[in-house]
Amino acid sequence: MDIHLTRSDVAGTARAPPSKSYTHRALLAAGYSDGATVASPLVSADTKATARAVTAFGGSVTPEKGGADDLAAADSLVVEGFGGRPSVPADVIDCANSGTTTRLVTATAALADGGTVLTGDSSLRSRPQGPLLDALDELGVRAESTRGNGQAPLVVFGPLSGGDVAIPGDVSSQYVTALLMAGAVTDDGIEVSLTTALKSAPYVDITLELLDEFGITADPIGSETAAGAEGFVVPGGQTYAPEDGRYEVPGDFSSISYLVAAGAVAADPDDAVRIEGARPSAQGDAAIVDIADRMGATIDWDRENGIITVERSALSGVAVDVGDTPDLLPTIATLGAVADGDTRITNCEHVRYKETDRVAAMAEELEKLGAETTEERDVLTIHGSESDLRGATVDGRADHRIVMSLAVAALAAEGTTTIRGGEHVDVSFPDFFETMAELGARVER
Ligand SMILES: O=C(O)C1=C[C@@H](OP(=O)(O)O)[C@@H](O)[C@H](O)C1
Ligand SMILES: C=C(OP(=O)(O)O)C(=O)O
Repeated sequence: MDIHLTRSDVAGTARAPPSKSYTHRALLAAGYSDGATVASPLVSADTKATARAVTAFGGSVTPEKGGADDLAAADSLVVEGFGGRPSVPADVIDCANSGTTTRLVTATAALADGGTVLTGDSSLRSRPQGPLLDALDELGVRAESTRGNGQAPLVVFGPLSGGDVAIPGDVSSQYVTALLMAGAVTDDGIEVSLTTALKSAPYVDITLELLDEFGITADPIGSETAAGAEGFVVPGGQTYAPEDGRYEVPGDFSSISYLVAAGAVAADPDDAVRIEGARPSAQGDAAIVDIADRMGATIDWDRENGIITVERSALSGVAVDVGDTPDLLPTIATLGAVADGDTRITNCEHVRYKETDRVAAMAEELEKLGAETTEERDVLTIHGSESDLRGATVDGRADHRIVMSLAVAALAAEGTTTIRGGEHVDVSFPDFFETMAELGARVER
């Protein structure tokens, strides 16, 4: 779907969608339990893939109230769990576009006493799974890529009883999350040691926080938090059970980043953008507030009430290390294209292993809008002073974050921008364009 977005001012209040990362984990944790309710879930293409997997292993996911099949309309989802003992799925599991589903569910599959096949769309089938397959292999599970290239389709034959395993930390933190979540219900538990420093570490903190809320003990080794940990340990034989049988998903800071950026580059000069649902949690992407502030945005975060207010301001380029916050790269690149001076985004090689190579995608697509960029393997520099944004046709690369970041750039670009593949926002922020239109963006589809 083509989206046409004409330069506009935005203002008013928007609500952050619920967190994709927490929703995936909550649905799967509820699957590992004897049953639990997930309140305020994100219902999107990616989280539906995790719900399908929970069902494939013998659980079920249904709306608490309302139409039996309309998950999207539900305020809460009731999950019947498979009690730590997944059945062998009757069919292939389609993980669609979701890396999180693929990694987390590969480890669930390892617990089943039989074979599971996992696949997904062409983007998913190009992403790296090799280190997780090798780790499962080291733990005595047959786990293979059908093409022998470390990519899906994957075939996994359990069962897994636990043990000690080594894994690199610089490809995806989701391998660690997968092993910790499954490890809790193995007989022997799992101790993971990292062979290289962990990137995207806050996502493992999200996992540890959620596991704790489901009554599961799991800890970093040699550090209080995932950053700086030498590894992680989860004892086996544990039972997933959230307090009162219910878990509430917080707002999503990766999604909030587009609303913050929209306010910083295009808020009505006499008004502001207000974002609700921004309560503190373990999400590393809350760093967007500090990054926007460092760039010169007038931004306030009322943590207690979960409200961020951002006004349009003159922005200046900054240096940002995205080792912990890969999903912010597209948003920061857009802010850099509007700012004065250079924005240097460092430590970003792992951002190339996402739905698309996001470093190359942002460099190339922002150039179509008139930005000057320099791309290196691990660094993306946006030369804001040399950038003069004007509408053009850009390709969202079938990647939700590229689409949303280009939409924010379009708010500040002269004339009209056409974004190809606007429908891909359904992966993490299904109402993104409606939200932008409500804030005053001139959007046509
Ligand atoms: O665990 C998670 O919920 C995620 C971890 C990150 O991936 P990597 O750990 O692969 O960098 C992040 O990019 C992704 O959007 C969500
Ligand atoms: C990379 C992302 O998700 P996943 O790894 O689950 O596909 C994302 O949402 O930006």
